[in-house]
Amino acid sequence: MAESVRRLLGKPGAVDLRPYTKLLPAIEAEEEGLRELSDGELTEKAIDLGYAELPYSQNDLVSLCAVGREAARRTLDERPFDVQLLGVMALLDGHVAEMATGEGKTLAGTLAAAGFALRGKRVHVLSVNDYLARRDAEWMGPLYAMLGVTVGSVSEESTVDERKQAYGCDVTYAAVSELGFDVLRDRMVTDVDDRVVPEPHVAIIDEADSVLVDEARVPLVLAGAAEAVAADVEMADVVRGLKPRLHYEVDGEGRNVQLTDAGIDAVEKALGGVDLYSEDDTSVLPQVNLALHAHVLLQRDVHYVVRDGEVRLINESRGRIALLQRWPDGLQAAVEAKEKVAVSQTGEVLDSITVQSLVLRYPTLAGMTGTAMSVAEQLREFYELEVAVVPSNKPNVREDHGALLYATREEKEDALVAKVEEIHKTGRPILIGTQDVAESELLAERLRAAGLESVVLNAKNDADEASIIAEAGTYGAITVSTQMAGRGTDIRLGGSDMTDRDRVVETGGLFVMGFGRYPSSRLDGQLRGRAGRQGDPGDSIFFVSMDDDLLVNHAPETTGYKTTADGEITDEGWLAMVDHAQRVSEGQLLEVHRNTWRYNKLIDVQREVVLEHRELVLSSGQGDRHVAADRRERHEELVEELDADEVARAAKLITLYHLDRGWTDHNAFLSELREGIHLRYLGRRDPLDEFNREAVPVFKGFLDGARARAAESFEELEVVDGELDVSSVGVKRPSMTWTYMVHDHPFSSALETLVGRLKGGRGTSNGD
Ligand SMILES: Nc1ncnc2c1ncn2[C@@H]1O[C@H](COP(=O)(O)OP(=O)(O)OP(=O)(O)O)[C@@H](O)[C@H]1O
Repeated sequence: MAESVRRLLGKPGAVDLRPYTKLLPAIEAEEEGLRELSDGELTEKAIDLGYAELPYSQNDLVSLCAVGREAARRTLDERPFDVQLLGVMALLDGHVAEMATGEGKTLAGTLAAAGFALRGKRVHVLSVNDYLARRDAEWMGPLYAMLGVTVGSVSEESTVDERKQAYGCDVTYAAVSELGFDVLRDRMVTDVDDRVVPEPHVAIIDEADSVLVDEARVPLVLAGAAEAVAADVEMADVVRGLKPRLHYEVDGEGRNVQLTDAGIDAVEKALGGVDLYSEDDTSVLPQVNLALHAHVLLQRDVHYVVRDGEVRLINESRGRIALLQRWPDGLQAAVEAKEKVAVSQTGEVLDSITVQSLVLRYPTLAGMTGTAMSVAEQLREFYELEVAVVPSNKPNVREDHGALLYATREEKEDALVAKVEEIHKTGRPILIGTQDVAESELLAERLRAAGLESVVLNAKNDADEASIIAEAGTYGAITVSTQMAGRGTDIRLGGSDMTDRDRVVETGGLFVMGFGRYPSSRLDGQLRGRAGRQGDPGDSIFFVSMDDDLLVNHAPETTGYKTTADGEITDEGWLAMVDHAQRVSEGQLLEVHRNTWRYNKLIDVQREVVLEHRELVLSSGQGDRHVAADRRERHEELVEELDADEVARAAKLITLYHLDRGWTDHNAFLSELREGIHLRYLGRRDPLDEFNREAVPVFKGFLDGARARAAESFEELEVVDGELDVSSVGVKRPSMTWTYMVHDHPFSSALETLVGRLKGGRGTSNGD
């Protein structure tokens, strides 16, 4: 079989592309006939496809692709390649289309979105950030218009009216987080008209692996105003004076830290002779532990950066600043105290939703990414999604070299610098991927010392991301980047305007070097994928050392190897160990994901019950009916004195208040339960069973409790100036709300587990 044909058939284990491939000739034939049509006629043809329901018949699918292709050619001057159409068809069937970097996912996603929209579905195209949401909606606007489909986008700055308008379009582009926050805010409204997000139909997720796997466990949180916690500057000062090993010990993986006896004495003395383990005052020890955690385990420029006087977390999966993310309040304040910056606002969690629950609201899901196959199992397990591996338009000629392994970090660095020197001489552009911000800066310095100037792209300057990355393919450029590596922005050989393309192609194209392998092979693949776009030449290689975190934490053996004079380990067995360590790390990440999901399932079920009930109160007068039944006399009296509508209004507000209040409290209870249970059952019973055993009965009385409290409040309502004054019975909405993402999911991560343990009291090893 010819290679070109085989490439179009698909990969084993993935969706069979043959049914799509066989439609390609028909699409091309139909397309020819469309050339004669006027723009208006082409739009009509598109709209005519809306005559039936989904799914598309084969004939209609052919028409859709032909019309879409012709419209793209006219509006964007880009005629979708066959492989892009395979992507479109896979998306329309609700799959994750794996398409390599630079293959034009944006355009494929657009034709699929239009396809769904033409058949009456509302489509949300979810991007990883506001910038991409806005860019794609604007870029693809003319194409949508020609297909008779309306499009809008939502960003952090959008007003309520702008949001309503954008969500009112057939296709809406939004960052996942922004959509999540809108969903959360909608859950708190007291008037149906204040809601902005319509009922979910279809979501097409860009960078699907990042969103559905890496970020799946990140909860988006809606918080309401409360008092700020006092910054514990004193604690930060006390722990600053402690010495490693003497006063505290860090466990093997750098995930837990614990005071030694000498440390306990030192802290007690520094705090003026308190007893950290006093039964009477248990509030001091958790504070000390939080300060210690902030001081020892969270490193500036690795876990966070300080910018504009604020502590900003670095999103580990993407290496960029996570604008809205923060640690759970106590820890956030402790880090802020450590860095001596103002303590940010804290509040009560009103509600939260994980990215996973957010996207599972959609009856139809589809996604696109450059790296999906390696998480195919997770996509199937958590989302019932299959991966369609769409071949590249031109064969990939990038050369991916095996890893080079060194004994120490210094030797690895020397080897990388030598390689950069050698390659740079030829004018070949080089992109170096690092694990974190601190490393990218050190490496850039090291290169400078060797006379090699580089541009650094990391979480500290992510505003310039698009322009820096766009120039990474320029002749002679050396770019050092953390994992963010400008996903979504093309690296064109010869610079963004490609003027110098031929000269750069001559040199061999972009050379990608990884400074250490990432915790998952998928992240390695993303870095490699920056080179070799659209059949470009390119190379990729990774430099690894035995003291890289990946090996230290996950390799079964780290001693006993032989090295060459420059510290290289060439033995196959040791090289295989690197892959092994990465697989162990991947397994751990999966376990964490699975665990979080199991916990959230129960919470989601309970939340659904509350939301269903809330809906009845909000839109069908359930609150009024209940108080009328529970407090008949008072209800009749008030209806007579005022009027039925006014009474119903107050009953609704009171009922919603008690439901929301109850849910906020229940949420707090569940978080405490999770933390506590993990402590109590560490290593003994399945904590999930225990969690369910305790959480289920507590919820049983939830709705009745809220109803009873609403009835009580109703009884006590006062009439002020001819109106029912709900504030007289304490009914208040939060005076302000704000949103953020928790960096790591409660309970699922070592970090949060630790916070749980800290709250629980003493050390980590005995768990009491
Ligand atoms: N059919 C086409 N013909 C010509 N150019 C195209 C075509 N499709 C896409 N392009 C161009 O290819 C470039 C890459 O497209 P796009 O940004 O959508 O890629 P991507 O697959 O999303 O890559 P990344 O993984 O970097 O996000 C864009 O400049 C786009 O204009």
